[in-house]
Amino acid sequence: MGSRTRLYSMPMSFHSLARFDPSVRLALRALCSAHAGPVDLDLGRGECIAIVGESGSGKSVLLRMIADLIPNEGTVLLDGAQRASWTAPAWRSMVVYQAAEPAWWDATARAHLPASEQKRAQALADALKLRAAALDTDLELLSTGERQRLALIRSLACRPRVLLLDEPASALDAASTAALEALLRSELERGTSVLVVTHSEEQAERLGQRCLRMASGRLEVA
Ligand SMILES: Nc1ncnc2c1ncn2[C@@H]1O[C@H](COP(=O)(O)OP(=O)(O)OP(=O)(O)O)[C@@H](O)[C@H]1O
Repeated sequence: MGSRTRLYSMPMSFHSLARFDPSVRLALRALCSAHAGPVDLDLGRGECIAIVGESGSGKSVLLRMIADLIPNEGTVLLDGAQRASWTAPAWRSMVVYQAAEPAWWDATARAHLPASEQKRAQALADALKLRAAALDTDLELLSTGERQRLALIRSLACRPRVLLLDEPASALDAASTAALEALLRSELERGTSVLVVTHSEEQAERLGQRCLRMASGRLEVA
C-alpha cells in the first residue's frame, strides 16, 4: 500500500484506459482538494459504498469534488471515460450530488422536474410515504423531512448513473428512513451506483456493500 488509501480492485494506469474494468462505474485516482484527499476509489455498477466519519473529516468535500463543484485535482472516470469528456451540466446530471441541505429554486418540487418524469415522481412519492400533495405544495410549507425525500425524487429524475448522497435521511423518522432505503435498494438493483455519507453506522451497515471511514480527508476501511 502506498501513501494513498488503496480502495480499488486493480492497479490502473489512467493512460491505458483499455485496461479499465467494465464492472467499475466510477473510478477516482489521486482526487484531492485543499480540504480532502488524495483519494483512490472504485465504485462498482449497482454498488453502494457508505462513508462515515467525524464531522469536518471531509466527507462532503469528497462528494463535491466528484461532482466537480469545488476546485479539485486528480482523475475521475465514469464508465471508463474521463470526466472532462462531458460538460459540467452533463456530468452533474449523470453523477448527481444531493447536498445535506438541498437548495431549491422553484416554489414546488414538481416545478423542478421535467415533464417526462412527472408520472414516475408521483410513484416515487408514494414509495417514500409522502402525502399525495407534497409534490405540489409550496416547499417553504413542508417539513425538513418532506423536503429531504422530495430532494431524492429530484435527484432520481435525472436518471443518474451515480448518486452522491450527503446525509439523505438525517431528518427522517424510522419508517421514512426504511422507505428511503428500500427505494435506494431498488435503484441499486437497476444498476445505479451510490456513494452515501451518513452519521448513522446502522444505516451504513444496512445500505453499504462496503463501508469506508473518512479521517482527516483520507478514506480508510471502516
Ligand atoms: N471552502 C472551504 N473553505 C475553507 N474550509 C473548507 C471549505 N470547504 C470545506 N472546508 C473544511 O473542510 C473540512 C471538511 O468539511 P466537510 O464539509 O467535508 O466535512 P464533513 O465530514 O462533511 O462534516 P459533517 O459531518 O459535519 O457534514 C472542514 O473542516 C471544513 O471547514
